[in-house]
Amino acid sequence: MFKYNCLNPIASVGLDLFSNDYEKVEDLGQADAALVRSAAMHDLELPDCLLAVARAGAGVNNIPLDKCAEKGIVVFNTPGANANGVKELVFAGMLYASRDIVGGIDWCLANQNDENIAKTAEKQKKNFAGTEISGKKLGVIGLGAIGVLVANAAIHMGMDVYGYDPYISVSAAWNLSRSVKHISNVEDIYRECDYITIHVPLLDSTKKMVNAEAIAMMKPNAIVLNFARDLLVDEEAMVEALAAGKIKKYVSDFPNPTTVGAKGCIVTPHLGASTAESEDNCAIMAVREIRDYMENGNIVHSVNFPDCSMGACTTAGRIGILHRNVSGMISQYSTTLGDAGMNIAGMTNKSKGDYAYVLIDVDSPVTDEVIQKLENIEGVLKVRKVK
Ligand SMILES: NC(=O)C1=CN([C@@H]2O[C@H](COP(=O)(O)OP(=O)(O)OC[C@H]3O[C@@H](n4cnc5c(N)ncnc54)[C@H](O)[C@@H]3O)[C@@H](O)[C@H]2O)C=CC1
Ligand SMILES: O=C(O)CCC(=O)C(=O)O
Repeated sequence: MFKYNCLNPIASVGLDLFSNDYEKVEDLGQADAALVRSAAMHDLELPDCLLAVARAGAGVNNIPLDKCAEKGIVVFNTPGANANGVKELVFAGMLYASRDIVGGIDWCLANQNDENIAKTAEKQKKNFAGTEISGKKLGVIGLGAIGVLVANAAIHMGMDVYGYDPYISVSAAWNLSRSVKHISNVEDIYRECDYITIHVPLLDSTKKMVNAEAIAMMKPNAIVLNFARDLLVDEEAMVEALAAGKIKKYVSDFPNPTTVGAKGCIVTPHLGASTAESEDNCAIMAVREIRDYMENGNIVHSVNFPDCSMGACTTAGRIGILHRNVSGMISQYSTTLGDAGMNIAGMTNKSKGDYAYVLIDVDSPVTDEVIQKLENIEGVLKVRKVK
């Protein structure tokens, strides 16, 4: 029986995919696996029994990835599962920033008792008028799951789209419209574009990447959209630029005391992935990832360990070993198994940065003694008897 804990509400269509071999527990301290959305995990005590964390979403800045890796906890996310939900809200953001739609709605509500509202509206509407997005230049920073969808949809909306991503994946490049102009220097986006939208992960290297210098390069009346993370932008500098009339609007999905209520800021309460479809997609993918890891030892879509998959185990036993990515590990495993008289029927070893994972199928049952010997090897973080 496996135990899982939900640190945030997770869509039932996903949780329903857990078989009778899984039990939901309220205490993380008892869980083999945890499912999370945006709950901050950095200060949580991670129990020794925890084997996996699945982020039902894309961003993993709320999870201590290295701390998890050191404890042999595999962290997954659900790439692309909420991308369409975010893409659609980005377009809402562009439209809200282009005309004073919110001001117009507020005006109607404030004048709801005016019997002549239809006539008065015709006089007042010029106050809420704006511009169209068709024909404008859009810069997309980060061409992953969301950036590609935004860029492609913007082409269909008649925009002139510039894309920047020095680390673009092959599959994202395949999916990107050929009409998107490839930009190799992000400053060209800052200088040229009327709308700039950010879709990169929050990492040490991307923190405040849109800084005061970048903002100073932008066109007068540029509109900046941030549906990625607030810390990607120097928001103090942004608020100053808005107050000075240098930037027209800053649309952010991350409310905080700096931006909420500041002139020119349009802020939504982290709604990008809050659609039934995105929540369902993320939950389904997260549960499938956890089940594949718990039941087969396979790692698919991990952010702190390499992906490594051998399907279902068809031999007498399977061992999964999470270890440091250092030389000489595999030979020690084969010696340990050989000394125990165990034949290796199949093996896959993958590495990612400082960490690596090996799956070993064996022709005889896995004993606790062998597991203990493998655990004692220097550099091993966790050993699992999968079968
Ligand atoms: N508002 C919301 O509710 C949501 C926000 N997000 C945020 O959006 C981010 C992006 O999500 P996805 O597109 O699904 O992730 P993704 O991993 O598919 O794409 C991220 C892209 O950013 C690129 N990148 C990394 N560093 C870069 C840099 N310095 N300059 C340019 N490009 C860079 C990567 O190469 C990758 O192609 C997430 O990390 C998360 O923070 C994601 C989903 C929902
Ligand atoms: O689960 C959520 O609502 C947050 C989505 C998000 O920010 C992400 O997937 O990175």
